[in-house]
Amino acid sequence: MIGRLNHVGIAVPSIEDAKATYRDLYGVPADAITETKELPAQGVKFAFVNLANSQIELIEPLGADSPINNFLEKNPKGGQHHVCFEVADIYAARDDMVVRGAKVLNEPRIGAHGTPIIFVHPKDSNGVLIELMEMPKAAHG
Ligand SMILES: CC[C@H](C(=O)O)C(=O)SCCNC(=O)CCNC(=O)[C@H](O)C(C)(C)COP(=O)(O)OP(=O)(O)OC[C@H]1O[C@@H](n2cnc3c(N)ncnc32)[C@H](O)[C@@H]1OP(=O)(O)O
Ligand SMILES: [Co+2]
Repeated sequence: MIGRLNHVGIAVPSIEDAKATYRDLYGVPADAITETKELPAQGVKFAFVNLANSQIELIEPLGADSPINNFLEKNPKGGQHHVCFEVADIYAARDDMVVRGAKVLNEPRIGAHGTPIIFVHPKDSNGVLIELMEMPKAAHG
């Protein structure tokens, strides 16, 4: 069963330009916007815009095989890419999705928050790419 909304992923051609949008247009304090980091294993650069109750995850392609290259070809100015929900146990969540007939796109692998993630195909979720992310055990109180 999914838990909290963790982040909304927005694919952009330039993370630096997108950071300026949140800072200058929406007034997000600079210290609420993280440094840009690279995650070669996932083919993206990423940065977070930290909000009171969630995060915007800005992602930019890293490498020719980036899984978001196609998306940006279709949406050259960028766009809402995925929604991420928290789960207690990513393997149990993965198995649950498979049993319920969803197309799980990858084996659990470490994402931007340093915990394992999976993705479920958009066709299973009303056209929205869903990411499930395991929360550190301590986070469950
Ligand atoms: C650093 C990790 C970070 C984190 O939070 O930890 C991230 O979130 S990284 C996020 C980037 N990684 C991924 O997205 C991995 C999972 N994604 C995939 O496996 C692919 O992107 C996939 C399968 C969703 C789409 O692959 P591709 O673009 O090559 O396929 P198509 O262009 O043929 O699209 C197939 C079909 O799906 C629709 N589509 C594609 N992307 C999206 C999307 N983001 N949201 C909604 N729908 C999407 C596309 O329009 C096609 O639809 P159709 O009706 O068949 O034309
Ligand atoms: Co994400």
